[in-house]
Amino acid sequence: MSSDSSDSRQLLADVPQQQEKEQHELQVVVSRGSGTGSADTTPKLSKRNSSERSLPLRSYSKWSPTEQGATLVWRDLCVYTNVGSGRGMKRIINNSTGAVQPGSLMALMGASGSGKTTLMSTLAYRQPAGTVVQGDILINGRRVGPFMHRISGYVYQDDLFIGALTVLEHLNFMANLRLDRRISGEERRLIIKDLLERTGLLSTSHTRIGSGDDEKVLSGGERKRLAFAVELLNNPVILFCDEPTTGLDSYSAQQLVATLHELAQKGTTILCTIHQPSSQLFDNFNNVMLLADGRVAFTGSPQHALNFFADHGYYCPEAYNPADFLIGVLATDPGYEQASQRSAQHLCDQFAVSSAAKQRDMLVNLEIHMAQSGNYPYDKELDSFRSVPWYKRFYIVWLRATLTMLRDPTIQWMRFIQKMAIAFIVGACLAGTTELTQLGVQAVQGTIFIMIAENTFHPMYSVLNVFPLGFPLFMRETRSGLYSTAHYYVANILAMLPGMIVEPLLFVAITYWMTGLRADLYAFGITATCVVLVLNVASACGCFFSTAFNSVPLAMAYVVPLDYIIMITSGIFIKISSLSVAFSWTQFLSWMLYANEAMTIAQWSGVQNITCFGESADLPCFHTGQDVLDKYGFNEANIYRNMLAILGIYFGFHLLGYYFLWRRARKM
Ligand SMILES: Nc1ncnc2c1ncn2[C@@H]1O[C@H](COP(=O)(O)OP(=O)(O)OP(=O)(O)O)[C@@H](O)[C@H]1O
Repeated sequence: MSSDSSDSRQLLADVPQQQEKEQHELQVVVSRGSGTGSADTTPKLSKRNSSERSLPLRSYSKWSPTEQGATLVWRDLCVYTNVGSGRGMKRIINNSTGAVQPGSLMALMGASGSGKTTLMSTLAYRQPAGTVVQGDILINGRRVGPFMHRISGYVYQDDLFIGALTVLEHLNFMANLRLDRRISGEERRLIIKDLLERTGLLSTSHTRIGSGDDEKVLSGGERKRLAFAVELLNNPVILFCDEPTTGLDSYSAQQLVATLHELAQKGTTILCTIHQPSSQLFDNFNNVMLLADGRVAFTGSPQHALNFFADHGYYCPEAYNPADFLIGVLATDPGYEQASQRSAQHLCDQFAVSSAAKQRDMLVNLEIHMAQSGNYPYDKELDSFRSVPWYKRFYIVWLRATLTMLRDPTIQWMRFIQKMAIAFIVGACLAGTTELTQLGVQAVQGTIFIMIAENTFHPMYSVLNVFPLGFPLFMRETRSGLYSTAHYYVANILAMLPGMIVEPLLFVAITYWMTGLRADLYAFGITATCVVLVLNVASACGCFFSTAFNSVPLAMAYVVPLDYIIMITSGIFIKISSLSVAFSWTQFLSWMLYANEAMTIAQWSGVQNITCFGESADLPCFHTGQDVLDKYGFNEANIYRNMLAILGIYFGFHLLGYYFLWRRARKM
């Protein structure tokens, strides 16, 4: 073992350029957060979360990327994706082998569609569900697994944030979810302050992130820096960045890459896909991997890449951007597709048998050999992490959902104001009509129907976009292990709940008294409870449709026919006993029927003195409340059973909603 280790050190010393300089730099302890206050008065960052990383020479006797830096190697890696509907699997990465070491800033380059994102997400253990991976990927000799989410950071090409939050709130939420539970509040505060300083976001810490084009508050560069700050929270030993400079102006891009360079010098291993960097930007990378159609066309230093291309007849003109040149050689020329693909493949073949490839293979094989003969009996580093308990995670997700809801006027306030306006209109139109007369019976039943319908259709449609809108962020966060589908689903429902109780209560209070329904506390209580239940069950139904279908229009296409069934069986339009046998089962799903029966009973139970039309014995007449109940086929004994039935449907829809969200999350 020891001789192997010394060989390996020799090998590591030979492999890519600047090794001696890097080894020296890696010994240097660089302090995270200079300027976080006096050592005497301010709590210090714990070692676990300090970016101080003194990297000794790699020892194979233990697995410890935090102490030794992360060496990522992969061998004969093939990645396939399912192209769906019987078309089988498509190979995206073809026999890729490579290595990236601590202190390295590697650029993953290639033409669009060459497989950069696929390779990087696979190496980071963040490949989409349904992807088949063959080959070895090891980090310090350990096969990559879910632990990668804990020790690595991944900056996505597209930043996803909740626009209603401020920069500081977002970082706080993320720190609470991602950091070890034993890190004190004060330490978290220091970590966040330090990151804000390092990413230049201190002055925007109380600025809303913003979303969409019209209310965008943070600039593109600031959003990107915030994404970096989040990924740096847990001081990752390896950082993956997917096209971090895309969409940034040259100055911001330069600053960002300089930050990456600085991080790499402190010992972080960094792998970065990048599109056509300027020469100045490209100079920051000490390693490059070029891909062509999923194959490796070169890996090594940028200068060696130019030499290798020159050796095969591709000379980079003076004053030409080397990155543009390298990508240009490998890209497919429109009109000359076959010829350009052939020449790119030829370069890949040549590289596979080159001395640079052999040197790379030696390092990779050594790592894999050491891993096979190595022994990591006790994974102290991974075992020592204590994640946030489930109830705290739930609280954090709920708090974030509640804040988002309160701050988004389109979700809560506009809906609320509209609802109150409708309550006043209904009240004003029907005021004084609900007397104990034959016409009053119709008016009471009409009022009940309006109360139910208003609290069914609109709430149902208004939640249809809640889950589709948040789905991309939910997917990203849940796959990083920040919280579970159950956390997310229940937290969102509970965040909506207060509004879903207050809103129908106010609606009932206004319409009930304005229309002059039965002046009885019990009748009012039953009516209010039923309306609250109706709004909640309708929203639960909307949640179910929003998780079951990929888009709001598709969900609408299915939900509208269901609405008709629920409405037809509400007991207003047809006596339930006269429904055809084929459709009579639908009444059991109809919360409108259950609510209508309970609210009708509350209005008419025990009423004795309904006035008839004139004296004519020929005209039908309801003399008592029981006559009204009989007309609709309602039974006084069902009042509480109806409310329980609505509650049952409510939980049924939410269970289905949760199931479909879980299923979709598993498939992505
Ligand atoms: N789920 C998928 N189904 C089918 N094809 C896919 C899938 N994912 C990726 N591909 C294909 O694999 C190839 C590589 O995709 P990838 O996103 O990794 O390329 P890239 O080099 O990152 O491209 P870009 O620079 O444009 O982002 C592309 O041709 C893409 O169309």
